[in-house]
Order: sequence, then C-alpha cells, then structure tokens
Amino acid sequence: MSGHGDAQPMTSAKCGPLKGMASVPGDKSISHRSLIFGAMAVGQTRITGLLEGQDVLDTASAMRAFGATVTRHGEGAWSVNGVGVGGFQEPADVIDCGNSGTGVRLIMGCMATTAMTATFTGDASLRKRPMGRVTDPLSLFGTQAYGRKGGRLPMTVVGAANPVPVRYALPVASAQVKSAVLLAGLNAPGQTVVIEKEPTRDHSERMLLGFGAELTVEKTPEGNVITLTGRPELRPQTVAVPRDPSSAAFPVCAALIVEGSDIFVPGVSQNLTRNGLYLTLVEMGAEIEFQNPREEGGEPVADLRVRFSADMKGIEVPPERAPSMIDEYPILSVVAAFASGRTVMRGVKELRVKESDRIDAMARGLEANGVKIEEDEDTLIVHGMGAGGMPGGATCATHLDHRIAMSFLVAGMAAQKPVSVDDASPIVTSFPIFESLMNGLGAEIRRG
Ligand SMILES: O=C(O)C1=C[C@@H](OP(=O)(O)O)[C@@H](O)[C@H](O)C1
Ligand SMILES: C=C(OP(=O)(O)O)C(=O)O
Repeated sequence: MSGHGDAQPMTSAKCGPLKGMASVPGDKSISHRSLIFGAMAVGQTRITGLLEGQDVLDTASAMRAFGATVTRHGEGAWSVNGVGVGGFQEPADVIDCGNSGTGVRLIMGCMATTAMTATFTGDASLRKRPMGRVTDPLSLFGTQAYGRKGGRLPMTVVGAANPVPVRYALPVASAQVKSAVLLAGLNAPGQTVVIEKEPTRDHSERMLLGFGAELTVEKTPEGNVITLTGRPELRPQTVAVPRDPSSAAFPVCAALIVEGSDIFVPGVSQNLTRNGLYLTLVEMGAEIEFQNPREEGGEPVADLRVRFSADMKGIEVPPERAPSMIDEYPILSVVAAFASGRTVMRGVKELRVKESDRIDAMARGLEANGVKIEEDEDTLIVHGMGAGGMPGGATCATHLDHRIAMSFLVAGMAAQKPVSVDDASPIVTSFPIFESLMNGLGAEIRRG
C-alpha cells in the first residue's frame, strides 16, 4: 500500500511518571519472515503474535499475489498455505511493498530464482531507497532487474530460469541483503554462500533451520560464513513471534527520561544481534533490570523493569555495535539529549538510507528543540542537556519515517515545552498501538 493517507500531526507534552506494563507487538523482522518462509514451505504454517503493522500486511498481500493462501484467524493469529520452494506463480499486478525495505528486498530475493517477472513499487520513502544492494548479488544467480536511475523502485525483476548458486561477501552490514541472497539460494541447485564481516540480525538463519533447510554458520576470521544447500523442501512450522525489541525501545527510553517513571516491559529480545541499544543504555547509567531470562519463539528474551534515570552520561557508542542497534539510533539520540555530556555515534552512515536520512532528520529536529548537534556523513554527536534539560517547543519533520515520529513524541514527554511532529501516520507500519500504549502508561500524546 503506497502512502499512509493524510498527514497526521501529533503533539506530545511533558507528562507525569509513566507507570504500568508495556506489552509491545510482535517483532517486525520475524513477522515478515514467518509469512515469506511459510509461503515457501509445503503445507500450512501457523503464526501467533504476528505484527499487524502495515509493513507486514503488505508482505502478506504480496505472498498472496505469488500464490500462497494467507488467512487471518484473529488478532495476530494467521496461517499461510505455502506453495513450496520454486512454486510461486507470476503475480498478475504490481507488488506494492508500501514503506517496507525489508518486505521488498526479501521478496525480490525469494522470486529471483524462479522463471517469472514481477514489478515492485512502494511509497515515496521506499521509492528513494537503494535496491542495487540486492539486485547486484541477485544478478550473480542470473536474475535481471530494471529499475529507475540509481537502482530505485519501481523496478521489474526477471527471475533466473536456470539459476546458479553464488558465493557473496556482503559489502554492507545488512540483514536484508543477506536474507535476499539466502532466499534466492533456496531455489538454486548446489550451495549458496554468504559471508558477513559484521554479524547482522540472524532471524533468517534461525528460521530457515526451523523450516528444515540445510544451513551452516561458521565463525571465521573473515566473519560469519553462511552456507545454504539449495532446493530443500521446507516444512511448515508453528511460529510464535516474540515481541519486537525495536518497538520496546520507545517505552523503555521514555521511562528512562520521564521523572518518576517505573515500567515493566515483558519479553524483550536479548538476541545478541538485536540488543545493542540495551547494552548502550546500561553503559550510560540507565536503571534497567533484566528479569526472568528465557526462550520465547526461539529467541532469548527477558522482562525489563525500567525506572527514571536522572544521572545518565553520554558515551562513545562502539561502531561495531551498530548492526545490533541500527534502528535504535533515533531514539538513542533522544535519550542522549537528556543525559549529561556528549554521546558519540560513529559508523552510522547506513542511517542515511533508511525510511529517511535518519541522521539528518534527528539532527534537524533535535536542533529545533534546542539541542546542540554535530554530524558528518558517518557520525552523529548529541550534546546532552541532562534530565529535563531539553527546551522543546518545535515541530519536527518525520519524512514518512515511523521511528523519527515516535522518537520526537518520546522527546516531548520530558522536554520543557511540547514537541510536535508534522506526520505521525507512518507509525502504523511498525507499532500501530504506539499512541494508546504510551498514553495508557501516562503519556500525553494528542492529535494535532
Ligand atoms: O532484515 C531485517 O528484518 C531488517 C534489517 C535492517 O535493515 P538493513 O539490513 O538494511 O540494515 C533493519 O534496519 C530493518 O528494520 C529490518
Ligand atoms: C529500517 C526499517 O525498516 P525497513 O528497512 O524494513 O523499511 C525500520 O523499521 O526501522
């Protein structure tokens, strides 16, 4: 679905303590993959806890267009009757992935080695994002892609009729590119190898194993070497999607900066490829207790008790941690504004090719709210003003980016004057209950 309807301005004002339980929705990465792997298995995959955000709903529609039967049975409860590896039918219409980089890149991967043609598009944000990072490795399988200048959507992908397996070293730390190559490798005979220097989220590897693929991950001095044997018969699974740590970041960070807060956030992933924000917050002096560590839906999780933390200090975030917290830098930069001293985020240029240029969007919005910022192509530095120190009072542009919208609404909860966003409508892509959940904890977010 392209666009998010009319712009929805929102304003968040300084609020009293946040209290209570913050149960965030299912993980977006795992939700996309449940639908896609389910569509490539033979038989019925059942899913609970699926994120019903627009990004995932667009992937569900795409899987239907490729011939899978995707059914909603109740809140978060879905089934997918898959057509098997290589069993996709050619879609009769353009595939619209809306706002979702994960959706479009993984789906390009999973049709790339089947003899068919599909055309992809998305909203104004997705149409600006680079697809060459996926179509370059897919061309090694024999796939062809014809997009707009700069490898942009809309793009027509012609799947390889006689795919060959590939060996590919990722030039960027990207789980989307890694996953697209692995998905394409499923329908290529022989072994496809992906080498990643820096570990990125490993949900595809974990889930492919769960669906019965033959896959190994070898840790070497060059990085992780992932070897997948093509043409498996994937077995349908029962998938319980765990809660999304990238969504949990918003109530967690809000509680850290709003005076007197004390909240409980159940089931937050401790997967080492996703937990960089939580390590960073603890290093800054955040009061977070990690309780009841356990496995949920195949992921290590813990319950978090989070309290207002008056004395957080800025730190240098280790650049090698970036892949494990890539979506969390916008909200971290808000926490940094309420810490004392500088928070230095280096090695973050990937943020420039997300739903928006997130370095620029955060820098401009924080500056407008009275925070001093330094930036270069690959770096964002926030000069903290201490607890309660951000003046606020500005309206921030969200550029069709859900995480920018949520980050500034969290800033408004603790700033001296209300913070507004020009358009909060993209929040539905990843965290449709954000407004009600935060207001239920005590936030004062209002429309307009
Ligand atoms: O594979 C995934 O599910 C994702 C990978 C990341 O993107 P990149 O692979 O482009 O870094 C992340 O930003 C995105 O939200 C989800
Ligand atoms: C970058 C993100 O998603 P995607 O790349 O799937 O659009 C995100 O959710 O922050």
